Amino acid sequence: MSADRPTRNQIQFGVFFQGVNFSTIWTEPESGSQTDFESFRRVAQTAERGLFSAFFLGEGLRLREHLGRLHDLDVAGRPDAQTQLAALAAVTSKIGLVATQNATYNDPFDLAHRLQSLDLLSGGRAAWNIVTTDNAWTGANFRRGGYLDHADRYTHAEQVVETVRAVWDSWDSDDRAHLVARDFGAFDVRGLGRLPRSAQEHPVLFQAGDSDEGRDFAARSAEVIFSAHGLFEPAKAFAEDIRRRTVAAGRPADDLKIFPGQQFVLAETDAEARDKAIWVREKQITPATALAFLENIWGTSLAAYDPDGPLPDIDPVVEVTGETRGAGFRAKKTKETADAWREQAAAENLSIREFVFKVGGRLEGGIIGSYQTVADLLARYADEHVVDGFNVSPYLIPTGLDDIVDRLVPELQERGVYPTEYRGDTLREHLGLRAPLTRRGADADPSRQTPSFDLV
Ligand SMILES: Cc1cc2nc3c(=O)[nH]c(=O)nc-3n(C[C@H](O)[C@H](O)[C@H](O)COP(=O)(O)O)c2cc1C
Repeated sequence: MSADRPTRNQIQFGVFFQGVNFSTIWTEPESGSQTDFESFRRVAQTAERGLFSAFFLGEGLRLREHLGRLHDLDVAGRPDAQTQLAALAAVTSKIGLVATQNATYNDPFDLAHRLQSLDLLSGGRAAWNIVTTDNAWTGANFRRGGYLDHADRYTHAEQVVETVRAVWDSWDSDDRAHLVARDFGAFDVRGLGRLPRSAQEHPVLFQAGDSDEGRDFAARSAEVIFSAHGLFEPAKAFAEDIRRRTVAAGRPADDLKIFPGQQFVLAETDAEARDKAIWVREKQITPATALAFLENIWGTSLAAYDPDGPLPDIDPVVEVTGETRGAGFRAKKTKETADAWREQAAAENLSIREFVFKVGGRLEGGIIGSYQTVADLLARYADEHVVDGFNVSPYLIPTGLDDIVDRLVPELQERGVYPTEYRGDTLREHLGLRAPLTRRGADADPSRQTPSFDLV
């Protein structure tokens, strides 16, 4: 065994640069702007200093609305992910660049070309995080309204992904290009990809979507799954479920890497970290944010209610939540939800704010403790292979990764559970991925069966 071969299983970090939401505190004096390149540069370069495998950007195709107005309790608006990542490629040299892009509204040939361009220009560091947000309200931005039924979102995504892959694979290594022809009803395309392969063959495929269909889709088609289940026990249950689905899809259990989103609150001692976590929560869930969260369900102003008092006793004014009220509340029955929330808050004696603390975030809760405590905990995640890594979501931009990189990473390295150098130059190498799914045997690639052309 070579001297530098890890003897302990390792975890990795990616960074999830959150845009619009309340889990980033944008009001502190040290906070940057969510649209200024300097914020992105600072975070990406810090992450690269900490040997993070990837810099990850979410996407929102339409601004959220709240009680008929733009939602202005957090910052609004974020630049296009691929444009930002192309700029970051120029000021970094190793870190992977992951763009969330919607499979429902993007056209496969165009999307394939844009992602492949990023992959080539970055030296094989790009990835596509496939999401399927599909409501008519978002679709209105694309002149497509609600063209796709919610139930069909993953069937469509699978067709798009298959086509995108065929475009990426259409240029052979032996100077031939193979025709890509697909007729799926929603789209009917014929053509050739416009670029050769990158240093990692083609962009890595991530997936984020938590339904059964979403998990099965990831097990069939993705290489990394971004989840919301980061606490130990839920993460373990999630990993077991995902590995079972991956094997059922005919792949090795570890073929799909698992990266939950996670927030870390760290300090010298556990007690200091707990105090800091209270400060973070107070800043994240302001009284106005707590009320706005409930207003998404109640459908009316709750300004008359005390955020430190019990949940509202009135019933929601609408029956079902509308599409403008944030993806998390899609078509929720409001009376049922309000009743369940009131019951939970009463049983646990939670005020409005405390309740929103508990249920409000997309992620399950932070990991809080001293650098040593958290490093010991993460070593357990590594030893039991509960995750392959975490997509770290800093609560401060752009300084929120500093203590993770300067204090937590060395603790993890000392324990042998975190890389001490990048494994190679491409994202595929950093993540320890096998060859792309379509490249595991000539027969696996449908493009090989089609007419081909000499590339001169
Ligand atoms: C942790 C996580 C982060 C996500 N981030 C985004 C995002 O930034 N933009 C987006 O359009 N969808 C995002 N999604 C995915 C959508 O929620 C998903 O595509 C859609 O809800 C349908 O998937 P589902 O029903 O399988 O959950 C995310 C999902 C998860 C689990």
